[in-house]
Amino acid sequence: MSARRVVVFPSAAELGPTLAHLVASRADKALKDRGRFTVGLSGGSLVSMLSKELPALPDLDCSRWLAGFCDERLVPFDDGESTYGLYKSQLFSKINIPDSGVLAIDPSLTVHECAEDYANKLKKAFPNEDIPVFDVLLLGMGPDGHTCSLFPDHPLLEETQKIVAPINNSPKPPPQRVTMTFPVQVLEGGEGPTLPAARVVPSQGELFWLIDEPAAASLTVHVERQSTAAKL
Ligand SMILES: O=C1O[C@H](COP(=O)(O)O)[C@@H](O)[C@H](O)[C@H]1O
Repeated sequence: MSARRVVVFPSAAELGPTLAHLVASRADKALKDRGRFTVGLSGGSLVSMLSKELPALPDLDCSRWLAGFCDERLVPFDDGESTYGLYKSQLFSKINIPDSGVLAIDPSLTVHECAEDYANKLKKAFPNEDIPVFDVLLLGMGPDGHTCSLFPDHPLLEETQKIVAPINNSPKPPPQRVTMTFPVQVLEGGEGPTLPAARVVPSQGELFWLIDEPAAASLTVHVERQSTAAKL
């Protein structure tokens, strides 16, 4: 199981550049080792953070990136709630990722069809793996502890078969979404913490929690503090 590092920044302003460097350095390594870099993107506050920081990096080459979505809201791409739509206008338009390097959902489908269709797209993109293994999964955490569209006490937390599941009753709007499930993120373990975000424990690789001071206020676990943008 991977070691977890909890790194606390004074604010999101200091956290953003470190996150961008982290993504770029893992991308460099993956491109050298395997010729492509696969990243799972989340929505919410991550969109504006990555859209500000990644294009600012010198010499970022995204021509061999494959970007998928850890979850997506089932709305048209021009709806302000579409995670793909937001990344397209705020980030993809500023970096050299090809259209074929972005795995978007098909929002014209029903939520069940959409989840199945997205799972098939992932299987095609990761033909040699039963469960897609991304080089980096960028997960957010909502105030209730949800990650992706996996909400506290929701039956989807128990999903063990599907890699992408539909959700019709998201407590956070919009209600219809598709989401990667824990098998894609948690490859080991199962007991313990109940908040969805805390159940993300990859069996290999690195696990970073990058958080700001307000989010760290009541933590009792060991944390590292960074006062400026640092390279991880
Ligand atoms: O609804 C969602 O929320 C989470 C957390 O968003 P944040 O704004 O609190 O960072 C996000 O990770 C997820 O992709 C999104 O669909």
